[in-house]
Amino acid sequence: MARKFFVGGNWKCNGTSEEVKKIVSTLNQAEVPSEDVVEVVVSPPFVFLPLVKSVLRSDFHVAAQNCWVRKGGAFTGEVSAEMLVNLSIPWVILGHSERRALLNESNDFVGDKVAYALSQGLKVIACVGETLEQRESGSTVAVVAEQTKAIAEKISNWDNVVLAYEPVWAIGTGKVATPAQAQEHISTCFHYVYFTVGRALQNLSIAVVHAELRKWLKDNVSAEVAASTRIIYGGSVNGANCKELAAQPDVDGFLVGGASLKPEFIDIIKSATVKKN
Ligand SMILES: O=C(CO)COP(=O)(O)O
Repeated sequence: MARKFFVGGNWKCNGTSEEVKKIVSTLNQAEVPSEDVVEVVVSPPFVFLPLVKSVLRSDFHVAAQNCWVRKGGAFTGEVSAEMLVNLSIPWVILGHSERRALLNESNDFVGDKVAYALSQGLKVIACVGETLEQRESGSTVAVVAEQTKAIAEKISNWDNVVLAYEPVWAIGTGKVATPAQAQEHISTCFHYVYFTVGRALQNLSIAVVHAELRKWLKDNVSAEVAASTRIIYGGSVNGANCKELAAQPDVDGFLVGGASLKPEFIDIIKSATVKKN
């Protein structure tokens, strides 16, 4: 089964209602590949969800950036999965590294959230990714496998899950480990340290981690789930690097932060056609 290219825009904690309307107006006027080619989902902060949903073109969809782990109730400040369903919000991002790091969301907690959101009928963009320290110590694959395992243990159906690989060191930093960039390190840096860093990056280019995640799904869930689940990449994706990244095997789309607030998000959506060629 072909995996449809997926482009998510995570607006994080940004924007005023005026700015949000401007972004939506730019998106609404854009000529992009059809829904058969690319699935586009934008994720504004909670308070702007109804506004964005009401003005956004009908071939693009919306996602919340989080939801409560269980049924709503006496949980001040939280928003429940039922509320999102009530407002016909189809998607939710869960396990983003900013929440894992800043709000101490554990693997277990994220797994519970994913399971509960799915049980209520939401579709989930589940995020995994290693820190720079973990990457440099060689534990990238073990870390993302552990994060994926915590989700896999709690769910039995992956149809409504998109897995987002977002290395923490690549988020908002302009650093992306494409094979070309890693290769550059090796050819230009003869110092042993740089050589080692270059090799590490090359060995763990995005394509390698995506392939490892797919293999993990095959070995631990099923061949069908591995073949059909979209594994998207997030971390400093922009209008300039999206085509090269989209061409990587096992990269089925993107979760875009900073660039999703800018017109270049349209170029990122268009990079879906790279997969068609
Ligand atoms: O965290 C991200 C998307 O969820 C990525 O953020 P940037 O695209 O700003 O690096």
